[in-house]
Amino acid sequence: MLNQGVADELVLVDVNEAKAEGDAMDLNHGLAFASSYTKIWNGTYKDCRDADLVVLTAGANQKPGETRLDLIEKNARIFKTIVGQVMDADFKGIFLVATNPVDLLTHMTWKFSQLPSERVIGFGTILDTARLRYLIGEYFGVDTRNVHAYIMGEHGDSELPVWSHASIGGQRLHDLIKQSNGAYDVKDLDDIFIQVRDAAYEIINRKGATYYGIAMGLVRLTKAILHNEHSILTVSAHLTGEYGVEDCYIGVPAVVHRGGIKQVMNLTLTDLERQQFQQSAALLKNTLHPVLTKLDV
Ligand SMILES: NC(=O)C1=CN([C@@H]2O[C@H](COP(=O)(O)OP(=O)(O)OC[C@H]3O[C@@H](n4cnc5c(N)ncnc54)[C@H](O)[C@@H]3O)[C@@H](O)[C@H]2O)C=CC1
Ligand SMILES: CC(=O)C(=O)O
Repeated sequence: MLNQGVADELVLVDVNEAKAEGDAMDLNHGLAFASSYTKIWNGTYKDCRDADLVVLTAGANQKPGETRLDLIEKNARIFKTIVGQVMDADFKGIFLVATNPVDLLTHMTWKFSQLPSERVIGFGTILDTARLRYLIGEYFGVDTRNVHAYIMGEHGDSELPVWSHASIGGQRLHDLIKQSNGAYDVKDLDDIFIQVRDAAYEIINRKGATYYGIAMGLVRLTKAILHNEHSILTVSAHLTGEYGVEDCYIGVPAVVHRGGIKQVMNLTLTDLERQQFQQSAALLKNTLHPVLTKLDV
């Protein structure tokens, strides 16, 4: 955020106040090398009163072998306290949720805050989509930024690749493979997807947590919101019938602007993709409802 000069002010709030203070000091020491000035301090929930955006990254992360869904109860309790305190500060902005399981915690943030759903946004499958674009770029030997492809569904094990809409430089991936005289094989796409789906596990096994992709992705989404970009990103949005799914926060391509989520893109999926998407939504809903009941939401 600091490097890219995205915001005028950045407040860090953490239950571990010393950590937030240390982070603020450390970041301020980078200001001399930044492209523009950002006012940075460690604060309290009261500082959320006139914030445009509150980014929620607090809570437990996965330990090796844990799934994202395993974190739900622990992080739901943390979110109930945090969102309550932010709303008590008379917050009128947009929530952006990154903590896992991100789709479920976005849904809870929406419930706890009672804000309109377009102003509660989850990080969704933005990172998975970036991982997919990177791996496709490597496979075909092109710049990842020229690859268009989406991961949709849960940010987790039930997500799916939308191969039917994947393209490079305007050419559909399936056509590119067909015309390649065997240079590329459609079967390799399965391996690419598995690498995407399991990427977080692989990184967590090696270094304990993922840092850089998520950070750059969160800055990208923050910019799209604060700068009113109308960018299409695979956020976790609240569906009310799109893709045959009702009342579920889940990763879908959507137009993001200063007001939050402007519009969910309604892609024509293949029968298999639609079925996989609906199964992913069903898994999320079945996991969410017992926790909502337990927390009396
Ligand atoms: N959506 C995505 O694509 C990604 C999500 N994540 C998720 O982000 C979350 C954070 O991960 P890390 O930054 O690696 O963890 P971390 O452990 O480094 O940071 C979490 C912070 O939350 C704070 N915290 C804990 N309880 C709190 C409370 N009640 N109030 C305020 N602060 C509290 C901790 O003191 C700590 O500073 C995890 O759930 C992780 O799975 C991480 C990477 C990607
Ligand atoms: C931790 C996590 O959710 C990720 O890196 O995808």
